[in-house]
Amino acid sequence: MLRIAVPNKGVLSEPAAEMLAESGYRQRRSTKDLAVYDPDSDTEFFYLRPRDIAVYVASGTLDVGITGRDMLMETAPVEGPSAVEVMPLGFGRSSFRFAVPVESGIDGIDQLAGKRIATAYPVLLQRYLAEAGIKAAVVKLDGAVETACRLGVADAVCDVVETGTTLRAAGLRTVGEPVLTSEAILVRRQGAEEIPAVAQLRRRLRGVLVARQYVLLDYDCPNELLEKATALTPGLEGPTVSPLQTPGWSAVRAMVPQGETNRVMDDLWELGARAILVTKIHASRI
Ligand SMILES: Nc1ncnc2c1ncn2[C@@H]1O[C@H](COP(=O)(O)OP(=O)(O)OP(=O)(O)O)[C@@H](O)[C@H]1O
Ligand SMILES: O=P(O)(O)OC[C@H]1O[C@H](OP(=O)(O)OP(=O)(O)O)[C@H](O)[C@@H]1O
Ligand SMILES: [Mg+2]
Repeated sequence: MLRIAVPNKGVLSEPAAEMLAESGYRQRRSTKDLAVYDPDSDTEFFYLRPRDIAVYVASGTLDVGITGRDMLMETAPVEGPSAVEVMPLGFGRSSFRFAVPVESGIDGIDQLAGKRIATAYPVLLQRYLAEAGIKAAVVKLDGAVETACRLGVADAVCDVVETGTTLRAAGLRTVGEPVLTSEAILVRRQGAEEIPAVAQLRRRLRGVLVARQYVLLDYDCPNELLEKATALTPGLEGPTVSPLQTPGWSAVRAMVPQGETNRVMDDLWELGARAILVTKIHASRI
């Protein structure tokens, strides 16, 4: 039986469960459920705090888990087996960075020396400061870190930023480059042997990622333009080209990155392709 850790709360919780459901796994009915068993795949899901997930996976009690890259790095044990990133999952994107009050005179990370920096990620922050050779006091908080400056317990914060809305609302501005960029990831115990159930999970998750990231493009194309047209739509392994009943024309089908759809359609039209159709991919195994 495969045992998987899934975030039970926070911003990763819903999209993680959604991705697993799209991958064909049964998910919990109520947010109060602590675990659920999916008999079809013989898989048990445990709903745990994202901060704890890498700890369970590193210990070997659970086979794989979904957590944030920043959480994995924060909770990596100093000694003994650890969990490692297996694949990025394309959601929960954020960066981990320094911020100071808008009116503060601090303009660079080196000016944080001697200051108090509040964070919910003390391990990540300490490591970064040590590597950068900056001596500063780390104030460890549990959450809502952005409020620490206004309430006078810190001069700066180091926290998760997505849209920047929370920072702005707290009267803060970012300083320096991000300490790291994060997103939801699949984690496994370092050195764990590849078992068929994990390989299948990875194929299913990759299938969802591809279905989300690509669309299927169909178009008709005069044969003399095929070379140029297929260069615009190379697909993954190569486009499918089949003859149309109309002499001198072919039908082409290829996967195209979602974000490039309109540019590619415009370029194909300019070139002389016609009947350009886009179809959403519901599922895939690549
Ligand atoms: N606004 C956000 N956008 C994207 N990812 C985020 C955001 N906030 C947090 N995350 C990511 O979610 C993961 C866990 O954060 P989350 O806020 O869910 O847990 P927490 O802060 O430990 O707990 P809680 O907020 O429930 O007290 C981290 O990997 C973090 O990078
Ligand atoms: O840049 P934004 O889009 O505003 O998102 C970033 C905020 O989201 C998270 O907060 P969360 O809601 O998890 O609360 P917490 O600080 O208590 O963890 C994170 O800790 C930031 O505060
Ligand atoms: Mg949070």
